[in-house]
Amino acid sequence: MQEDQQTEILTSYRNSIDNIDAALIHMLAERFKVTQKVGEFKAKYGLPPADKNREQDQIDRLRKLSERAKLDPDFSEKFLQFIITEVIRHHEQIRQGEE
Ligand SMILES: O=C(O)C(=O)C[C@]1(C(=O)O)C=C[C@@H](O)C=C1
Repeated sequence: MQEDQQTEILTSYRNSIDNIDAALIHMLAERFKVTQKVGEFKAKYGLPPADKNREQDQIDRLRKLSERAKLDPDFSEKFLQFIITEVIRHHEQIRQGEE
């Protein structure tokens, strides 16, 4: 394959990746808007920042979804845990701000 054809194909793949990354960022921003509301709600009513039972349900659900989607369930679990750790940090900050 000619070099300019290779470049064209790689660029088209990268354009798709850029669109997907943009969608991920927008979805994450929306998720954090909702968790901000959850953090304020929990602080207001004295609920603990973390809920391990809820997290386990989320992990179980996403692992099953991942298997069906042919995505590594371990990766999905790590990704979810990464996000939730940040959410809990925000919840704690909100709680401290309200004390
Ligand atoms: O559902 C909640 O209670 C939340 O605070 C949200 C969330 C999440 O980001 O999904 C974060 C922390 C909890 O441990 C569980 C779930």
